[in-house]
Amino acid sequence: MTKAVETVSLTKRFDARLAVDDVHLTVPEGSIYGVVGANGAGKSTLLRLILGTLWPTRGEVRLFGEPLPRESASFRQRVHFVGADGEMLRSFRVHELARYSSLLYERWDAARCDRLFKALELPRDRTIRNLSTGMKMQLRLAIALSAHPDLPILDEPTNGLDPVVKRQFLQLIVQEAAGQGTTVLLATHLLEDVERIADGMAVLYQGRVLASGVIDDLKGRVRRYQAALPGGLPPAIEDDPAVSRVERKGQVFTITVEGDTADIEQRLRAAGAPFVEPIELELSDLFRYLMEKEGYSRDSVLLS
Ligand SMILES: Nc1ncnc2c1ncn2[C@@H]1O[C@H](COP(=O)(O)OP(=O)(O)OP(=O)(O)O)[C@@H](O)[C@H]1O
Repeated sequence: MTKAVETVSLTKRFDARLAVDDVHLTVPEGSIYGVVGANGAGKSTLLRLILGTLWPTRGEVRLFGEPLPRESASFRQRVHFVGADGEMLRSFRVHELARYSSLLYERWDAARCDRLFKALELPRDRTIRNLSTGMKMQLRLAIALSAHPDLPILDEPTNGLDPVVKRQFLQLIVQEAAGQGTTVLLATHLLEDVERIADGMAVLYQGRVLASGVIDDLKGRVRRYQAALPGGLPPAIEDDPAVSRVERKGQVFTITVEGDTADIEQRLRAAGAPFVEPIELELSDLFRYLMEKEGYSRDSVLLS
């Protein structure tokens, strides 16, 4: 696996506050990777450290296998930041910004820019200062993707977008990234955005990573089964170290299992269950479970 981003013991302290605390992150090349966390979790600081606009107190960032250089024009062509507070030429019209960007970026793709402007229905002749917040974010994304970076880094990209536009916008990120093998790193406080488009994720809380990995692997770590057991749940199953939670409603048991669960269905049937139903965990259920297990309330870690 080629690593687009790797951080090792990455730490950033602002006076007494640890904004990013010993973060080890691996973003595989070609993946869409989400960093999720509530306000103040350290997402923007982490992105700025990866971009090199902020320097760490400790630890290091490697991009495409190389240590992040303090100053490098070629990295500016390969890594592109999209955030709500990014500067924009507010007196330019939309099409003028595209023309200007075509002179700035060596790998500019004019056809792609046209396609994205059309798909996002961006008004070419409107002055940028007169665009809505959501439109400005869409314009930033269209420009960023047209510049063909190897690594677009998006900070809260769906802020200010209504649900319909948001869905289309996220879809566009997936299409453009998958079509080109681009790696996308995004920070958001919305788990649902990550669930919709990302392959991998890290959950950040007070600067620390609480859980990270490939989303399907994270989902596969925990399974839930529902089984009717007229004779009750045998102690051998209840006390199995892989069984982490048992809930009961009448004769129906909901059993949460972590780790190797290959034979649990069989064992439940052998215990007399007339039916055993595996329940697919949503990312938000999994997240709630993992956080509660670690002793955190889900709502302090995430807001959605
Ligand atoms: N330049 C700075 N000087 C001092 N403290 C800072 C600075 N930048 C960020 N912080 C602090 O570091 C912590 C993490 O902030 P950061 O902006 O990275 O969080 P975030 O997860 O991006 O939050 P949000 O979703 O609200 O943007 C916060 O406590 C913030 O107040």
